[in-house]
Amino acid sequence: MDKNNLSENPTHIQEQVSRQLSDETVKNLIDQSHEAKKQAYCPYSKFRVGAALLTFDDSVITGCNVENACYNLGICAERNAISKAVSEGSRTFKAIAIASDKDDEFISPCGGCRQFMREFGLNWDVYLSKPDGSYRKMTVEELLPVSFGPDHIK
Ligand SMILES: O=c1ccn([C@H]2C[C@H](O)[C@@H](CO)O2)c(=O)[nH]1
Ligand SMILES: [Zn+2]
Repeated sequence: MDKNNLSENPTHIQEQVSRQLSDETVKNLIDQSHEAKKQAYCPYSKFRVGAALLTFDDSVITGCNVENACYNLGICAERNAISKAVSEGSRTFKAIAIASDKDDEFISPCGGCRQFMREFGLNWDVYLSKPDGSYRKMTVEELLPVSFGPDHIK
């Protein structure tokens, strides 16, 4: 297999990627998403979000939300992390953990980020987390059912 899976264009090999993550791997990913949250640039919303993306080769790429005085230019933590990963050569993902400061509910990705995740496969895991490390796991497909994706424009 092409190590970086770059020849797969634009669909991916999620089926071949084991998603049986150990408790330790999940905890580490969630911890890293909370660590990434500390870098959030969110002077307007003051709503910090962090994301940690686990690639097929077990590297972790993080992102935070980055807002802008021109409000609509802000980017979410999840899309930031995915863009970083793709620009560094990774397109196949095992999981993404998402962190906010809300302790009364799990942070859930916006519709734009769900579509952005979906571009890189339906069958990978999203860990919605709280600051105490508790989480809810969902697949991209569960978050975005009946979706439009790269296969539809072949
Ligand atoms: O899943 C989410 C939800 C919101 N935000 C950001 C966008 C904006 O900067 C702030 C408030 O919506 O939180 C994320 O980064 N990810
Ligand atoms: Zn988003």
